Parts: sequence; structure tokens; C-alpha cells
Amino acid sequence: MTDLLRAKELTKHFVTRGPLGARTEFTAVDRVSFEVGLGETLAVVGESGSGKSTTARMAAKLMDPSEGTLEFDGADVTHAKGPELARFRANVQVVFQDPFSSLNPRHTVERILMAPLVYQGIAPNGSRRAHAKELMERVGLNPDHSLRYPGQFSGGQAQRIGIARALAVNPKLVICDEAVSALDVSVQAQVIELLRRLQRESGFSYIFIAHDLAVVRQIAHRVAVMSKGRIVELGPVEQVFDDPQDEYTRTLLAAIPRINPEWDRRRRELQ
Ligand SMILES: Nc1ncnc2c1ncn2[C@@H]1O[C@H](COP(=O)(O)OP(=O)(O)OP(=O)(O)O)[C@@H](O)[C@H]1O
Repeated sequence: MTDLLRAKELTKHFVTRGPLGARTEFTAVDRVSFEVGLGETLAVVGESGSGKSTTARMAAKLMDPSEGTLEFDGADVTHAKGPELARFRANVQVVFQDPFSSLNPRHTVERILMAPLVYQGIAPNGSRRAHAKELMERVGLNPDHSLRYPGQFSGGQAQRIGIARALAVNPKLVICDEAVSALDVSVQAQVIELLRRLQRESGFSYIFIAHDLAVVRQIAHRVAVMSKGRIVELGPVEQVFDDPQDEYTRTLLAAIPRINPEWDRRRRELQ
């Protein structure tokens, strides 16, 4: 499989100040390396504070790494600026956890979906409206609702708007940072199915940040397990879930039966 994104030894230090102004350096992500293939879904899992979001932010170039490099489509984009960064932004899009805080509440869906097209100079003026409606249809929203505001949609529908906005520029990689974590289980299943369908149709890659391993099992090809800023295990989902090599991965997996008894039953049947 051709590598689309290659992260090499990505590291992020944060500087915090104590009550007396004392400077403490803290390493949130520590020499993390991974690749994402074309059309592949790489999940990044781990407990809260393990460094998943910081890794996602560096991969999306929303945050510069303290050390390490990022390659996209064979080019080093670690320090990309100007047109090179704009090209990266057209190819790599992010879907955040909370659609209501990541979508402007004062803009209509149409305006939200047309904004990336304007920014990237995609689709001539007259066809942007039609393109926005097409995007709504692609993610299962009624295009007649294009003049509504995010607040007039349910959580699941609003997340579909976030997904449509990410797809507007036809990206090669979509980074989902806990994109389904805040949704009810049944809505979550529908949005996961949507994400899978969109990947089948368009062949783009996902980095899928999640803490729910049952969700990861449904969507990812490979999984990286993070603990205390480091990747402790990385491999195909079946391999990591069925034969975890790392002690921390085993602890994470042991928590699943409480989340998904059906999956646990099937696992036991297979053993
Ligand atoms: N801007 C920042 N300044 C200082 N520390 C930060 C900053 N952003 C994150 N951290 C710290 O870095 C560590 C990793 O955070 P990160 O959000 O990447 O973890 P996470 O695995 O995504 O956790 P969660 O699932 O809770 O979002 C945490 O200890 C967090 O407090």
C-alpha cells in the first residue's frame, strides 16, 4: 500500500508554569511514528491524556511538532507555509468531536459548506450552491434544509454537516478526532456506517482518534495504541485485538466487555 502520510518521531513538549512561575516542560507526545496508506483507516486509541489529540493536531498541521517530521504524498510538509500549506489543507481535513462548537452557529449550512470551496477556489461562483446541496445529499441530509442553521439540527445531523464540510474540498485524508464519541450509540452506528460508505465511494484515508475500542473495531484497518505520549503497539486491528502484545493494550481491551458484551461473547466463541 502506498503511504499517504508518514509521521516520523513526532514529539510535542508543552511548557507549563507553576504557581510561583516555575517553568516545567512536559512531553505530551514522545517520538511517535506511523504511516497511513491510501484508502486506509488508522485508528489511534488510548486513555484520556495519552496524547491522541495532540498527535492528531500535529498530523493535521494545526500544531507544529517540537521535533520530528511529517511527510504527505512523498513531500516533507513539517515546515510547510504559504501555497504548500494551502495545498496540504486542501488534502487533509479534520472532523472534530463537537459539531456545535466547530460549526459557526450564525452561518447557514449552505454558507458553511461553501466556505471551503471559496477558500480553495474550487467550483465557480454559480455552482457552489449546487455543490453544497450535493454534499448534503452525500452525507444523508435533506438539501432542502440548506438555509437552516447548525442549531436547528440534531447532534448526529450536525456531525454530518461537519463531515460534509470536510469532504467539500475532496481531501485525500480525513482526521476524525473523537468524531463519534459524543453521539448516542444508535446515532453513532449510523455515522460510522456513513464514514465507511464515504471511504468506499471516494477511497480517501482516515486517521480515527477514539477511546472506544468497540467503535475502532468497526472502522479501522490498523490501530495504534497510545499510552503516556508513546505508541506502545501498532498493527492490524485483528492482530492487536486478538493477540495484544503490550500489557497496556491488554488492560484497555479488558474494559471492552462492559461496553460491548455481544463482541465479548463472539470473542469467547472464537477462542
Ligand atoms: N496546549 C497544551 N498545553 C499544555 N498541556 C497540554 C496542552 N494540550 C494538551 N496538553 C496535555 O498533553 C497531554 C495529552 O493531551 P491530549 O489531549 O493529546 O490527550 P488525549 O489522549 O487526546 O486525551 P483526551 O482523550 O482526554 O482528549 C495531556 O496531559 C494534556 O493535559
